[in-house]
Amino acid sequence: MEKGLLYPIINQYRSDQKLDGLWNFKFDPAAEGESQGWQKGFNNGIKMPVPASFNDFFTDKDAREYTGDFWYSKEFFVPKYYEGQEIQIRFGAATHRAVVYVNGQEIRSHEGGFLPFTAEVTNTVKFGEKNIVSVKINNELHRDALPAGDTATLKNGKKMAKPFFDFYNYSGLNRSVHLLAVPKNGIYDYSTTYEISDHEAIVHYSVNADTDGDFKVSLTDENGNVVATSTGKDGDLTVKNPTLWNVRDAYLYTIRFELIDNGKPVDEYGDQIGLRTIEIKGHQILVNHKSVYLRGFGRHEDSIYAGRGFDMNVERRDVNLMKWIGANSFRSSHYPYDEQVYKFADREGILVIDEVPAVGFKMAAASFLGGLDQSFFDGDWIHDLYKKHIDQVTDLIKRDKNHPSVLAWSLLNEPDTSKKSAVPYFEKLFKDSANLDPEKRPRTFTLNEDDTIDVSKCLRFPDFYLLNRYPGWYHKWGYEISDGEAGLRAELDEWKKSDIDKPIVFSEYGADTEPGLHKLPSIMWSEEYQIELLEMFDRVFDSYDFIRGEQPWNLADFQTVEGNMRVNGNKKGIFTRDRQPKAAAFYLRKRWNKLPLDW
Ligand SMILES: CCCN1C[C@@H](O)[C@H](O)[C@@H](C(=O)O)C1
Repeated sequence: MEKGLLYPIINQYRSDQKLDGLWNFKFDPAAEGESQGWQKGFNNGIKMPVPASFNDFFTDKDAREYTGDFWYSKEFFVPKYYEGQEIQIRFGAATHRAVVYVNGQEIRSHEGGFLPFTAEVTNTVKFGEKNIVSVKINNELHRDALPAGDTATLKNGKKMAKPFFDFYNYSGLNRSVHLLAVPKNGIYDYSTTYEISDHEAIVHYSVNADTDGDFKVSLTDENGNVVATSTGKDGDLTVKNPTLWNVRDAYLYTIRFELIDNGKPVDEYGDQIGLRTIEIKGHQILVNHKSVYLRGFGRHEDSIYAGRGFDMNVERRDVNLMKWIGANSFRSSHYPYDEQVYKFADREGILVIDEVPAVGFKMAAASFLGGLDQSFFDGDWIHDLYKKHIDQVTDLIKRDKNHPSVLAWSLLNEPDTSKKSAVPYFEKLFKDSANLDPEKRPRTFTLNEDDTIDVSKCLRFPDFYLLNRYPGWYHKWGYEISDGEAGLRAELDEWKKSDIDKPIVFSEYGADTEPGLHKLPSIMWSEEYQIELLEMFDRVFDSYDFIRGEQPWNLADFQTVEGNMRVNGNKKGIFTRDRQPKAAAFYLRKRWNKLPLDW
């Protein structure tokens, strides 16, 4: 669990030097790195781009599929004038677990491949000289870790990832690495909550620093005009006639905290925030007391060459595609995305369902669809898993709590909730996470096809429901799709008859589609069939007023494990992996652009 996860900024008190670029890299299959002194750096590796996954750069299968320990190392310079400040190395993500060394000294370890962590190296670095940072990373999958899976050892002794999930186990330093110099005992966190009325908005803030100093706080509008000020660690900023942050109509204010110690300003942290409220009322999802209908996608951080490495160019294209098609939301399936993704969403007024990598908590998903028949939550791995799970929920909310775009927290994707043994786990998870978000935004998880209203034992926990349903693809497919529609309607009629008065969002549905495959009449994998499947779901959605969102799977084609059900990855994208439209993109654009943007 990290103390603070503020995004790095540069000002008169704070420096941020990115260590991105080429690092020395090598695999460590014999786990000999420490005994060979790699923690002090090494030069006999290959040059590896950071941020990026290592996998798709290689031309040989052993390297691409490598599972186990591997090392990165880089020389970095710490300027003399950093002396007197706290020196940190902040990793955006190291997938899935890391041990950090500086100048040969072990600094810290971290578990979880999709959230940032900071190595505090003030007393280890040499000022005015070159230093070495080495990171040992391990990408094995385990049932007591997130995302869940197994690691097999083949007869030739090589290890192999066996994911209980349907995305490729891209690994490495997938996000940027920052060398930071910040004030000692400076600002390490802040939070805001909002009250919105017709002509006024109140920002309740709280700011954290390791000192008893005082704070000067200001709020400026997009033209740089100061619209409110306050003092103190906790306080209110009242804005008359505010411009609210709305769906696809964003407006960002800048909040600025100045830390005053013994009458002298010693630190400052500024960030962009949006004045808005989020509520669930009956079957409605409300933003600024107005009902919103979610239109968007499940996504993946996935692109050619860099794998899961964050690529600003891809994100810019994806956001433009979502605006073009008329989307107003997405889910960060199935893991927290790079912080810059949420900044894009803040600026564009796109709502985010923010998801932790609690995916594969269902044995039937083991080696994807061919799995074992037992309840995941009966496993003896559950105790150790839970500690990692709540740790990552805590850090996800600590990292993303100040983004106006974050609508809700998805605490799991498709767990097995069909057995009573899941209930204690969910009771603890929803109790322990209840107060992590100062704004108390809704918490939810996605329900798999098996988790119907009469099967799932955990329906009382989520604040609204995310349904993943695949009639027309994984069952009742092709010419049988009419039975698929009938089955879907029958299930929703059960929901309608029940006393459940929470919104339902369809968070996954879709068809694998080979771009350019056309068939009349349609067949599965054709572009025509993908549209027919969407039309079926849309007919159903338009029949039930408690359905408050549609997020087809997936925005774009993405890489998965190889297998007899995947043709160079998952092809359910509405766009291809190189972000070009399939015919379904034009169908959805027509459907979604008929609706008002913030409807
Ligand atoms: C059946 C499991 C639900 N869903 C999970 C998602 O990660 C997969 O990519 C998707 C699919 O199979 O296309 C199915």
